Amino acid sequence: MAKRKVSTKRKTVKKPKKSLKEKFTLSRQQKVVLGSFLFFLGIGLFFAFISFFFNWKIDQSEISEFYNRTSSPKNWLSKFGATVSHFFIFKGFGVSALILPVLTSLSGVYLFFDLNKKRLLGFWFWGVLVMLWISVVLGFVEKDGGLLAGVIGYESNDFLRDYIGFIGTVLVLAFFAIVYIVVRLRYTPEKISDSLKSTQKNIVKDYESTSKASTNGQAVSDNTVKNDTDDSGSSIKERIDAIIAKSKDYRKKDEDKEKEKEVAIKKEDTKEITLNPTVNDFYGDPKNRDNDVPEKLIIKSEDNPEDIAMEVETTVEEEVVENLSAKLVKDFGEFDPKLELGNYKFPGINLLKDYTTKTGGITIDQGELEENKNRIVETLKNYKIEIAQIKATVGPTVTLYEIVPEAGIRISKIKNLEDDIALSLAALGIRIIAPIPGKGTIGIEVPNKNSTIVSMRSAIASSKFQNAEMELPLSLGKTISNETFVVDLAKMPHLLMAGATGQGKSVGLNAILTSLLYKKHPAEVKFVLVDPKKVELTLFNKIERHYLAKLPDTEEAIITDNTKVINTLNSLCIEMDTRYDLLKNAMVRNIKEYNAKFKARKLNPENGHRFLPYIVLVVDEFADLIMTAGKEVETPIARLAQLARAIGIHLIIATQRPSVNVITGMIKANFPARIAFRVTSKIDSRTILDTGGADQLIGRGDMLFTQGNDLIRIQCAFVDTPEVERITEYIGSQKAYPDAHLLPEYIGEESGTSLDIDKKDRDKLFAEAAEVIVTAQQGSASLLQRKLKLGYNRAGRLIDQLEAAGVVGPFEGSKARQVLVSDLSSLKQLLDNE
Ligand SMILES: Nc1ncnc2c1ncn2[C@@H]1O[C@H](COP(=O)(O)OP(=O)(O)OP(=O)(O)O)[C@@H](O)[C@H]1O
Repeated sequence: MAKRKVSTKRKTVKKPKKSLKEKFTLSRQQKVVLGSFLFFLGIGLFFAFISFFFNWKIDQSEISEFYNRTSSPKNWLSKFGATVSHFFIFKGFGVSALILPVLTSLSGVYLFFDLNKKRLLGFWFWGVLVMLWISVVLGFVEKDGGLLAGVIGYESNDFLRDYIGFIGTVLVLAFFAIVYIVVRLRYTPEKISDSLKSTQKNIVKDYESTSKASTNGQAVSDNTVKNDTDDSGSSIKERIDAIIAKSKDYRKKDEDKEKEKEVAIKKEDTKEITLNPTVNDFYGDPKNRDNDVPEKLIIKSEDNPEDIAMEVETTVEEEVVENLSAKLVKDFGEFDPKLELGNYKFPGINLLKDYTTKTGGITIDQGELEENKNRIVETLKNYKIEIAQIKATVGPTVTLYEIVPEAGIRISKIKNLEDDIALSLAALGIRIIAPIPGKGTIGIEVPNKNSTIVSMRSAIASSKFQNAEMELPLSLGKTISNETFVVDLAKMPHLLMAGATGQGKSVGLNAILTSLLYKKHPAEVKFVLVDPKKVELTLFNKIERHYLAKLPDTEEAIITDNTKVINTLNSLCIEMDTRYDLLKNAMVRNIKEYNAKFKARKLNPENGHRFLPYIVLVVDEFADLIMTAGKEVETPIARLAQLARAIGIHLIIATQRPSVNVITGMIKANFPARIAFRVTSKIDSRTILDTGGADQLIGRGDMLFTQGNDLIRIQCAFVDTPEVERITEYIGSQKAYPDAHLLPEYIGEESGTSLDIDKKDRDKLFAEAAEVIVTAQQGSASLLQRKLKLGYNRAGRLIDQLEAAGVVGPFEGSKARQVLVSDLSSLKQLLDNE
């Protein structure tokens, strides 16, 4: 027994193990201290190196006398300076070792100001390479070895010469020089030629201004061109010659035409050169001195000055117009989606009830803990499982006893005894986790005799929720270690909730909606609420014009009628497609980037762009819906669940009956995040969570949450109806939008048929479609899609036209339409008689 140690803790906060990266991450103070050190070290080394070049001969003997304090080297940094310099310069890289103190000081500056580490690494990498290169080059030049190249430079050079010879060494060194220029300095042949071109341009400009100044509007002689520049002068000359030759050509052709005609030759580099054959113009004063008008450079022909005149027109520097979006932001500020309800006030925390005052927080009963511990130890002993250690973590509803079995006991043995242990402990709500994922321990969760209510108030007020940098933060409740559990709905991206009746599902939904109301402005999130029970979500009617979204022309925003749900789901699908188009046009990947771009006024509302609020679809009692509408709701739900994450539509689906025909494979596959309240059977638990456990919960908000891997037991935050009422009233009493957020209109198949479709408006393929339908005796749009290779919309329209023409009967739900014409000859007759 001596070995068994029981420790009870009110709260066990496990410090996560530090990763290797964290271990080696310096604090800000450490960085400043180390930064200063390196900076001064660099300066010290620099002085030491410099003085080494003057004193190295005198100090040579001192290097071996490092420990002899009586010797006094001449180096400015004494023994240290002499030794280090000898090492880096003489034995190392020669003169190029001077790069080292620079790099060291630079590292100091980077650390001191906490600058970009990657760039510093780049400096080191290239710095060392350059140092090596210079050292080898100097070794190449300085044949006898010495201070310039250092031992490394000399030896490397020697090595290269032995293996690749003189020419090889030159080539290798040249190659590395090119690598440096291209990779580090990012110079490419194109860039170099561009910069040469621009230099040439500048020379022309300079030339032009000088010529203008010197002649004050007089013609500039050809000689000026020649003399004005050296290298590039000849190229200008060549160009001018070419132009003059061309202009002669033009002149011949244009002699009879009007004298003033100008022929513009557009050069590659956008410099316009206007050839003017009139002598008067040639000698004339430049007409335009205005800044807005291109100035003209007038050049006289070499062969025959009387013959031809040429104006070289320089391009005017265009005014740099500020980027439009930046200008808009500068003038009007960023787009603020909240502006319309600028005075909106978020509900205060005091609208929520404080339950802790009643119960005084979690009560730990030492006796209860001791009793449970003894029962666990005894029970396991009966199965010959000895315990090395046991630890208790008291949560709001359950206490987790974490057991470390005696060495040699296999966890699988305990796992096999799971049911027996639960039976022996004989308490409702026992859950055994063997092993606890990521630990070598076994967890036994035992309910507390007195559970504590986790108030919504505490969940909202928690710093974890308040400081959550999430798109759609949900404060779900508290974990077994009493920490507030906050998740991002936007990351889930959809949530499936199940639980038998009365176990806390509706409270859970209210907690989710309350979380969003406390964190998101009405402009940022909209709810689509489906509540067939007509009771749970009705309270949210009050915030219809703030937070709800609905179909146009519907009275109530909260949908209680199942047939309306189908239209709403399809409308959401249309909204999804529209949003995808908007995202595509804006060239962004998700709603967050899109909205950021819209706020920065980079997207033009005239092109259909708008600020996109998140849309959260909540379906309470999904089972009802699936039973009545089946595939018609399953398909759009699955489509939304598969695709809607990027465009900000998130689904929360709750059901009492987690049976396989409600939570189908298709639904399950698209809802990785799930919450299970207590269910009545293990099978139900499997359906919702893919594992048991939900059947062993104790109800009243006790729940299991999974986002695809681990199961987390959470006590759901409790928010009562009066609390929700107070919040919705508070929001509802404030200034609202004129209407609920309107979803796109969806015209269902049944309502899409208007029997007075004009004959003229019929599709070109109408006759062909009628033949296909009559031949197959099957009135379905998908048949047309396949046979005529059409899109769904066109096929649907054709079916409507066929109905209007009396070829097929009306829409009959999921069944194909009845074909009213028996054969092709009757069809012909019908169409001819129209
Ligand atoms: N998180 C919670 N903390 C404490 N008590 C809770 C919690 N959740 C639910 N309860 C208790 O359980 C009762 C039933 O909860 P709730 O109405 O949410 O159940 P439900 O699963 O929605 O039932 P139904 O499906 O029949 O609507 C509540 O009235 C409340 O007393």
